[in-house]
Amino acid sequence: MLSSSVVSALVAIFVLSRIIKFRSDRRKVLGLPGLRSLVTPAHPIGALLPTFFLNPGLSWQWYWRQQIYERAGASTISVLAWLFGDPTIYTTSIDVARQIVSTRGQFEKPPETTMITSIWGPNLFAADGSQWRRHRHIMGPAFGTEIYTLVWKEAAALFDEMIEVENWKDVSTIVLDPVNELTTKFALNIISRCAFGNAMPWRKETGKQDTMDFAEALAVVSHSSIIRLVTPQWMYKLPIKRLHKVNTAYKTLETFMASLIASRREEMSQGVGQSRHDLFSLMLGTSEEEGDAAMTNAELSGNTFLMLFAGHETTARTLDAALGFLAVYQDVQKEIYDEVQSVYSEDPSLPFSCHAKLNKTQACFLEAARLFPAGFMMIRRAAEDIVLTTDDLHIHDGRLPLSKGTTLVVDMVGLHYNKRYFPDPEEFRPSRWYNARENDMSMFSFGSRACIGRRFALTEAVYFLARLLMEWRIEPILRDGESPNEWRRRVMIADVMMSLGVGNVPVRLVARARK
Ligand code: HEM
Repeated sequence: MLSSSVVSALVAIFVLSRIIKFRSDRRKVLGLPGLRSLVTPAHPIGALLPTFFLNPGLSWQWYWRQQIYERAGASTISVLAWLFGDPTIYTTSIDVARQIVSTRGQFEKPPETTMITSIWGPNLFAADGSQWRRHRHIMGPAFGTEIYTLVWKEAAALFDEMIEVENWKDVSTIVLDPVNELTTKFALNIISRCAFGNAMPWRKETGKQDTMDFAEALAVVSHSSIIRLVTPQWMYKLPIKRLHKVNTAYKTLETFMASLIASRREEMSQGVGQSRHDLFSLMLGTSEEEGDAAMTNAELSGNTFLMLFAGHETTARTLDAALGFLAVYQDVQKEIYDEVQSVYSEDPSLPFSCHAKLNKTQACFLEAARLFPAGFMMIRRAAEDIVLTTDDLHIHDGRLPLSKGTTLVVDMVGLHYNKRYFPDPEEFRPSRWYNARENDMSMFSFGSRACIGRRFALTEAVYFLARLLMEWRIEPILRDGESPNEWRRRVMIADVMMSLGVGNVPVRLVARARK
């Protein structure tokens, strides 16, 4: 047994070492004011524990979004921990964000923050420097009018199928409690159709309930990345049902991807397959023209799955938020419905060319993405000693010298609630985004490394919202005696997973009178 004096000495050494760590961390960030806690938000201990006054956790950016920066009197702050975690700079400034996410080589993505995306192979999101340029050069051309036309067409077909299968044609009220299941199913199906031409049926065929089909495998995989990352192979042999399910899902998708790559390569070598317009085929086509720089099978797989996962949860979660806000803000819903109706009256078949006319509908999605930015953190590490220019001129005259290795986070929640850019930030006000230019759509990041799928997401979301609003009015499902604003305070709360989104959104769709 350790004597009490030894224990006291150990405690004293620990406390002293922590004080020294804290003082040294504070020097590293030049005494920049900000958040002080026991553990940093991204440290595994901090990330696992919920947000409370001693632990910011992963949700602090949502719950403490304004007060931390206001208290610090700065838009770029430091986050320091007394016990565990490296000092980190957080910013809500667009100017600082642009410097951090620039692709000029001064900042890199820390590999430990992107490895979850690399389970399937090297990819655009995880790459840096010349490798990033190579991936983007090959994938860029796939994101053009051809793919957006396909997204629109597939969204129309899927919407029709949904109404048919769900039997919603002549129903006056539809209860969606929550709406999240519908949007996830829709977005997953669209990305599957448009990423590699695989249309999944809206409802699983009866009689096949015991087997895992592609749709289920996708759903399981998209919710089990962390389990996959931390579970050693031998554990899958243990009699744990959940792990078997995860393993089967991964095997199903691996087999699918291997045969997809083989069959599309075969088609290409025989000069057929040009009629395919999905992302995979377009990417493979460009890649094959690159000679030695062509993508390997691992890279093709890595990038296809990246698009699959980056491209459905983000869109679905933003749609949940948009529907929730439309339910509360009936006046905004009316304004957007009027736009949709006028576009419909010109051409009820709603061809792709209508997309450009649905400017307010698009703005509604963008405003939802501002209030619930799915990509809620952009993490970078300084690859060299560098001086950042901040807007906080009262701190070090707006100059922030940082040494190589410093971690920086663009706080996308804080930035999108920053009053300097968005007056009355808590208000759902789509008009902020009427006629917005792509470069100003901050929720998709900035500059040449901005989201490659933004137009894909906007195309899908605009079609979905337009059709939905044309058919139905959206209402919140209120509890007894609850007002819509109280519903908003109860329901419209962030839920942080791989992405940020709103939790369960209970809404009712009420059929509009047909004219
Ligand atoms: C509402 C929907 C979406 C939002 C809010 C969103 C947001 C973002 C953000 C903020 C980034 C930058 C991340 C960083 O640099 O750390 C990003 C990158 C990326 N996004 Fe999206 N995204 C959305 C939809 C999509 C879709 C539909 C796809 C694909 C079909 C997609 C594919 C990607 C890819 C591949 C990257 C990495 C780009 C690169 O590093 O060059 N995203 N997205």
